[in-house]
Amino acid sequence: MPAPSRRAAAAESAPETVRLTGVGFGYADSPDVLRDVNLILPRGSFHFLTGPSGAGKSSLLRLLTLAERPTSGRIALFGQDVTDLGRAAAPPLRRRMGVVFQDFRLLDHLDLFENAALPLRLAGKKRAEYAADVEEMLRWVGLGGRMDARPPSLSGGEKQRLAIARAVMSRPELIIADEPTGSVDKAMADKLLNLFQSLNKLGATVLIASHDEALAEQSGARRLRLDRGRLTGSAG
Ligand SMILES: Nc1ncnc2c1ncn2[C@@H]1O[C@H](COP(=O)(O)OP(=O)(O)OP(=O)(O)O)[C@@H](O)[C@H]1O
Repeated sequence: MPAPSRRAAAAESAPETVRLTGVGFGYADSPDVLRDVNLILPRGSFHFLTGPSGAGKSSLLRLLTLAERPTSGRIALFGQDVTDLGRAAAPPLRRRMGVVFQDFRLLDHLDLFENAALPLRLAGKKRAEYAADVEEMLRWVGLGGRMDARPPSLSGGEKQRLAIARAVMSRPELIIADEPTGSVDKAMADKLLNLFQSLNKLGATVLIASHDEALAEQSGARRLRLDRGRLTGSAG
């Protein structure tokens, strides 16, 4: 794994990175996607979230990334209650997270280097400060020879690797990844798992949603399971 460019600013954070208390959530046409979910992710913990398709995994992650608000219960992130957080208050909290979206959400008009560097640029860093780290990370995920390319020219697996590089580039305190190894082969999945484990050892709290039970087992991480909107498994 590339050398840390800076340490997670976790020192002054709460002991729990995530706390969900009695959380319910739904959409207009599926009102009970999540039901009475209670979850604590201690700072520095590593959890895998599994469950059948449609169980509500992505919806739970959308609550944590502040893309949605719960219909009942309370959510706290980094020790701060975010249940009713307004739009304007979300970006500073989001900057403390690295998110790997299931659909990658890369910016097609930027090249690979610029995509990976985006969180650092948004954090106000200068290119000279981060260029070497970004290049090293892109080489590490096997994209070193394509830094000037744009996302539309990448394969699904390459897009996934770029999305992961971007998510972890700024050393976020909380890493949330939705199926981060769904488009890569076993060797790359192992390598990416190793990256998440290394970042976890450096202090990041990690939550990975995945269908890959074997990878979850291999990770040695704590297991959470969603089934029809209800959470089971170790949660602390
Ligand atoms: N934007 C949306 N509007 C309405 N219903 C939605 C929306 N997103 C998800 N749902 C519904 O919510 C339920 C849970 O979906 P979700 O994507 O959270 O499950 P998941 O466990 O992540 O599934 P998968 O493993 O297939 O990605 C499903 O019944 C789905 O149809």
